[in-house]
Amino acid sequence: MPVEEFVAGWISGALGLVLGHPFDTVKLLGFFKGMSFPIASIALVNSVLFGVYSNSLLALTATAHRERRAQPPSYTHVFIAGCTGGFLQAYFLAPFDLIKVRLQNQTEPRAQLGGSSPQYRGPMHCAASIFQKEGPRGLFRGAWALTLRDTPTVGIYFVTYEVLCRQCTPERQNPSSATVLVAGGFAGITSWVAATPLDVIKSRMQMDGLKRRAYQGMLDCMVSSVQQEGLGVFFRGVTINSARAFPVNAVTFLSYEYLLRWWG
Ligand SMILES: C[N+](C)(C)CCCC[C@H](N)C(=O)O
Repeated sequence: MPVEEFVAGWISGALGLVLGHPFDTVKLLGFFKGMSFPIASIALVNSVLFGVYSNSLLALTATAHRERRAQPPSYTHVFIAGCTGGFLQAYFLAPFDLIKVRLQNQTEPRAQLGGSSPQYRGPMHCAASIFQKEGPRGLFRGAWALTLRDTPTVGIYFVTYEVLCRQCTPERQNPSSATVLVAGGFAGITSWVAATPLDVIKSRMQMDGLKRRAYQGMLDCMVSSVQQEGLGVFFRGVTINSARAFPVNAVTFLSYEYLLRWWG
């Protein structure tokens, strides 16, 4: 199984993340609050995403990465390989994403005199206390919503990238850096717009039981969110998600493409 794609996914995910982190946190306090944990986790998750995508495409089309410009895969194959990558990475992402959401929602001032100390002292402490209170399954709270969010939308992500690259590139040639940046950026925006409704539900499931009432399940969470806040609830954060998605995915795809070209 070719491993370059996993390694390239690892490095490119980390680079994309550095750019995206301020956007992830801007709704809250502290721009670069807790950067090392997301870098390590997104690098791993992105390596699963790109590695599984590329190897699924290899299984479907029998063409390796370096032959793909000469023999482009069909968009159906790109979509199926993307969905496979999205499905598998969701399981790696789930515990890290849960910890991120729990920590980022913890906005009490740190050491206010007389104030209560924060519930979680950092990512490791957060993971350990979830594990202690709820067992290993607790770390996968919201994982179903995450899987539903990511399976089709990662398919959309890779199809958008491929369509835009092919539109702007003469046949059999590699796309230029500008094309890769723009196609990667728009792939990020398109997939995030599609992912936002389930992203809202996913985050609510992950925060469930801490402060607010417990939802019965994902459907109950959807229904009561719509009842209380209207259909607009599904577009919460769509602007910030898109603003973050462009630079993150432009850099992720650029570094991924270049690392693979560089390794031949
Ligand atoms: C499928 N969905 C849109 C959720 C994410 C796809 C892009 C993944 C990238 N690491 C990022 O964080 O933007």
